[in-house]
Amino acid sequence: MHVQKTPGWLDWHPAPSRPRFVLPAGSVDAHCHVFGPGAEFPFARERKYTPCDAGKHQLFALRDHLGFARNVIVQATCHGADNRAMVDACRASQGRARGVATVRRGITDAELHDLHAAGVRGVRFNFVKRLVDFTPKDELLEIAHRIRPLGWHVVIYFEAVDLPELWNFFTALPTPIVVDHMGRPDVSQPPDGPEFSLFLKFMEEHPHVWSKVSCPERLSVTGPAALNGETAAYRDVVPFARRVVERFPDRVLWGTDWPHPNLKGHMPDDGALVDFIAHIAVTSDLQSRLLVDNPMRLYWPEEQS
Ligand SMILES: O=C(O)c1cc(C(=O)O)oc(=O)c1
Repeated sequence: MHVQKTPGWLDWHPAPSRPRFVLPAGSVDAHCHVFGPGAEFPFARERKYTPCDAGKHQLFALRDHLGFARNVIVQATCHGADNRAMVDACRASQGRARGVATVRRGITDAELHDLHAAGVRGVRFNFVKRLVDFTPKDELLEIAHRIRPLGWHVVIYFEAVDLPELWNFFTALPTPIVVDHMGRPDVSQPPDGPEFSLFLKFMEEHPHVWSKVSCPERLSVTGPAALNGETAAYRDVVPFARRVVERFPDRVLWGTDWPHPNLKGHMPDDGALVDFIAHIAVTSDLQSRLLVDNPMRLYWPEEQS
């Protein structure tokens, strides 16, 4: 069956450049997705968008092309709580990918253990209204308590304006928390203004909160886009991400967000996007922590000496 992509959908960049920024050995792309392919892994009925296909072979080719050693594959909302595409990719990666799943309350202990065996190390709770329907907080809290004994964490995706309302729920979670894309700040506001200061306070007061300093291509208002050889893209996002990296060097992660769901204006060249990292982690020490030490500690702790 042929499924029609969401009108205006932008497909992933067909020929990304090689980054000029040389990634440290062992770097982890700690936020990326797979979409289908739809003929093998159909998209969820309750999805809010229908993407292009973006399967594991393409993801692994991009990993090698950019110079990453490993991936963390985060369940995309277009697959709902059907984790098969993500799990298949983790299993096919020969230990080079770990996963973050979406699960519902009815999941059995045996199913959780199967996910763990495949490489899943976290669950994602999504509060972005254009992406998902509401899941009651008591259900999410129950899931968090179920996954805690496995040593997993909770990945949360929300918009900055919703942080005050969600604060008490987040801080009551019994596991480490990883925030997607810095909690989506409005970067037209100052980085030391009230909105982003609240996010920094959230991290400051809660040592179990981590953040991905990813998705400048989504957050940027003024660009310039990571295209056409641009090596200093998305300059308006830099002060935000740099602040988080420098204040919390041991609790930050970075990921490409490939295949970049729901972008409207442009599709970045992933090579030029990697060049963004050098502007937010400005020393080799910060770069190693962001790209190697931190993701390894969270997703491959058994390899830590
Ligand atoms: O902002 C988005 O549209 C988006 C969507 C998804 C998803 O559909 O899972 O994941 C992301 O990391 C970002």
